[in-house]
Amino acid sequence: MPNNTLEITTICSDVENSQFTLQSTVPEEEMRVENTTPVIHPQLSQRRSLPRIKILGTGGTIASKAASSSATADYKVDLTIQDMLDSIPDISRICEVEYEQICNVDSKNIDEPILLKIYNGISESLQKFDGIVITHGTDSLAETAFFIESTIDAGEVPIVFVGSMRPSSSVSADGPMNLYQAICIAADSKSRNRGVLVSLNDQISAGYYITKTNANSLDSFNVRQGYLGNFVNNEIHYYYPPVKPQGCHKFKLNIPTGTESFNFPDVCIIYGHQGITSKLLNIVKSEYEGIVIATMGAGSMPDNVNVDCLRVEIPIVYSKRSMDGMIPRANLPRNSNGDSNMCIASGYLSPEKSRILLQLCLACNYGIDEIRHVFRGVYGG
Ligand SMILES: NC(=O)C[C@H](N)C(=O)O
Repeated sequence: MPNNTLEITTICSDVENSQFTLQSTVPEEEMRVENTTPVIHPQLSQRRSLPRIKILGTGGTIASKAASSSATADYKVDLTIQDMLDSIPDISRICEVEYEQICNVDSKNIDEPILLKIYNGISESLQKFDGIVITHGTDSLAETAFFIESTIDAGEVPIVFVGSMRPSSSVSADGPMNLYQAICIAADSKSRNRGVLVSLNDQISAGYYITKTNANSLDSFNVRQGYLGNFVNNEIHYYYPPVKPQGCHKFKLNIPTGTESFNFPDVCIIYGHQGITSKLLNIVKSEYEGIVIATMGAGSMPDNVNVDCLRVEIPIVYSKRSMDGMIPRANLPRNSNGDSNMCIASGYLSPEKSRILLQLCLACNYGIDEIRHVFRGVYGG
């Protein structure tokens, strides 16, 4: 008879509590073979009400139609949330749904006034609902998800972003299944305390880190920090216990009533390439309050551009044009005193997420040391 208590000893002598005891944590009743007919205790089913889910619609391909069933481009965003709900399996036994149409646009048109509406829609729903789903175009979904994770403390409420790659009119449209899964994920108690999630193509990921890596295919989103879970045949499989992104700096926004747009400080992105000069840097440095550079490799810019960056008096975040990897602080340019002046390493953040983080820092009037500290959370700074 195997003993289900196992002892292992770490080989790292410096780790505290170097002896662990691993025990099976599966409760006894779950280890029994499941009866295929679920027995619902009548009193229990009456006492338990269904989770309440708020859906906020913003548009995107998931809410679009093309001219023919084979077309996957040149489509129009015009489906309402009700149209989308009509195309998914019955969810009335899973949750109660309320919805609100924030806007209905391609996500290339999501700007600060719309971002504020999404922010307000989520903030107002947090106290009243058990989960929130946001339908969103995939092109800028990762930016909105990053912004929301950085500015809203969701507590235990799951905030689930979802989109699709094919219009609703297409053969094998992915939107209905993606939306169905997102609603199930938002309604599931296992999704609590995980912050902002992205649900797409059966995969569940952290909105803080996810990136759109393919402009066309269904498997368009990737996350080197790892998927959090999977959705298969109506089952949600999380690989880890509840976790939120480490080092995510939370900004508390104070928004006076009647505000129509965030009006964050302007930050632009410069794309690095062979033969780049300081021409663009010199044009934008007086027009913007911060700059992000999508550098070659892990912070590489031509030596003469680095020299000019060290002279600029606004923060310059060195990020990367490579989809994966990070910018270590050691790769920042330095002057003769070994000082990086206003240059900051983005760590693991992409240029577009670095831009949002820098905007938030500048909106809070953070000085260079505080900005460095914030980027330290993602191992930059
Ligand atoms: N797949 C998509 O949703 C792309 C679309 N252009 C959007 O971001 O709104």
